[in-house]
Amino acid sequence: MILQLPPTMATSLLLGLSLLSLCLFIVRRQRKAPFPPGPSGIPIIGNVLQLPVEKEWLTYHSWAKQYGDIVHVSAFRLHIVILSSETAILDLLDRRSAICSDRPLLYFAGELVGWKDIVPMCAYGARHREHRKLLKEALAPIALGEHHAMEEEKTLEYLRRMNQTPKEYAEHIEHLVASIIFEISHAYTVTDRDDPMMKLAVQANNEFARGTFPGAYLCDVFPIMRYIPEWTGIRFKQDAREFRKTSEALRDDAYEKIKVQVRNGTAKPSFTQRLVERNPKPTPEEESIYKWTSVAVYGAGADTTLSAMASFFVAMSLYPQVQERAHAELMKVVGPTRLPGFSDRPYLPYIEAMIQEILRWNPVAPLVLPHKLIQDVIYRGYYLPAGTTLLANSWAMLHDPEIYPSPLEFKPERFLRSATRNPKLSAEQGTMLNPDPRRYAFGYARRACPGQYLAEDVLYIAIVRTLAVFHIGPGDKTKTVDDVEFVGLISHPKLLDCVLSPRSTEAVSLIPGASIAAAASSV
Ligand code: HEM
Repeated sequence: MILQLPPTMATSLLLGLSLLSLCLFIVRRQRKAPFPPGPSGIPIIGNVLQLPVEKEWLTYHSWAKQYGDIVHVSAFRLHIVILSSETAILDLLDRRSAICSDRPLLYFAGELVGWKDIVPMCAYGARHREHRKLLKEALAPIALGEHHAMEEEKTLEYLRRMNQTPKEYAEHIEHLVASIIFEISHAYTVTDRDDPMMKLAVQANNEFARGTFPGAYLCDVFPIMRYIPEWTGIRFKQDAREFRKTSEALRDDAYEKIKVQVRNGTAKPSFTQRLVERNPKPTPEEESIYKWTSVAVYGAGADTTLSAMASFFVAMSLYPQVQERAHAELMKVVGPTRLPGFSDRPYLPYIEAMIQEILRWNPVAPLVLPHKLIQDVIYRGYYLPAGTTLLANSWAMLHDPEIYPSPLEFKPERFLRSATRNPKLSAEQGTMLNPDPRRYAFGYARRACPGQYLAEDVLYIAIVRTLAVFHIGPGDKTKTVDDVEFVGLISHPKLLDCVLSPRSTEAVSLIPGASIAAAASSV
């Protein structure tokens, strides 16, 4: 059937199409260079149908093999460039960090729910610099030293819980991480799993994960949907209203309590208390910065550290020889009559190497977080327009067999130092067998993780004390590394079924107040 149009409509249509072609022609002419190579997409929607929604880093890695270390894809008008080599990442994210450090704004999670003000999502500029200045001061190694005694104390509580109910080890790790972080951020003591602050924070984290899951909210992809009014019953607006209540409660509740405590002179020392005390009459903008910075410590620190701890348990259950070597180092350096602490850390190179291997083997953020370009760039002859989302595939580098031989294997010894210098590495890294993975695992330049040292402290103390007292075995001996599933933007290994058993009644007797009877029944 041939469509018959009235002559006036046909003329308008023709005119419209000619104008569109002219615009496209002008835009193409203005573009001084081609986009980087990448899979070809469909007109208007681009590569939307090819974009992966899980284990994105694997698809991006295979694209890099096909098209090279800078790959271009698009989703409607959004340009995405995936960087898969150290040269490309450093050239853009590091050397051009002044124009590559913005974040893309997600309409649902950022604008509607309000997460756009939390540090990891906030736009690059004066406000972001202020957030980072405050965090840097509080999370520098020298400031973190003050928390070591508290962290050792919290791990005793964790060991007691572990001894009592070892099957609930996943909850115990979550509780440990939350209780250390809330102590630092708000001097708040987390009680049990029904603790209101912890419940609120876990709920916020879950909602954040749901709200930022690629493609979960189509209003991020189809801007037209933003104009649909809520009374139509459209789901995303209702979800946004609910999630916003959580994000605002997390931002305000604890902060307001500390303000009252500071006024009454009853506030205990904490990151938030210092912010309030230092500037008793902040402007609304300053107060908003303080609130979101204190929320960021939990918001950005808990889920990430938890993911690394989960990888530790998975690795120990899959690689018993690594666990025994780490335990043997502990027994040699610390001995069986006391628990290891922070003062032992310089003398435990194998444990230190194991922490690095955890961060390499299952990077917590395989694609770090998306950076956004704020200015047009011509790079290697390719055109990257302002607004392009830049994704650094850290996973690809941490699993490059040229840099880390047998990359899927969990091998802490790759980070021990050798007697001779490795000619492929810099003078600083020269005697390491493989380069330090932390330079890829914690992100880049002006957006690099400010919580790295805190994360490493928590991982260290939790790991040495777990290993000193417990043996971690596989729940199901048939499971292999291929059975580990990684889910989410913050890549959580789905915990394999581990079995925790005390190494001996002597080991359990090192935990003050622990029930030896509980231990004896499971030894
Ligand atoms: C093993 C644990 C952790 C890992 C692997 C990790 C990794 C990362 C990565 C990859 C980024 C993005 C960097 C980029 O976009 O280039 C990031 C950002 C961030 N991390 Fe961490 N992180 C961890 C723990 C923590 C902790 C404990 C804190 C506590 C404060 C924290 C606070 C932040 C903040 C505030 C940002 C946003 C920085 C910004 O956008 O300027 N992280 N982290």
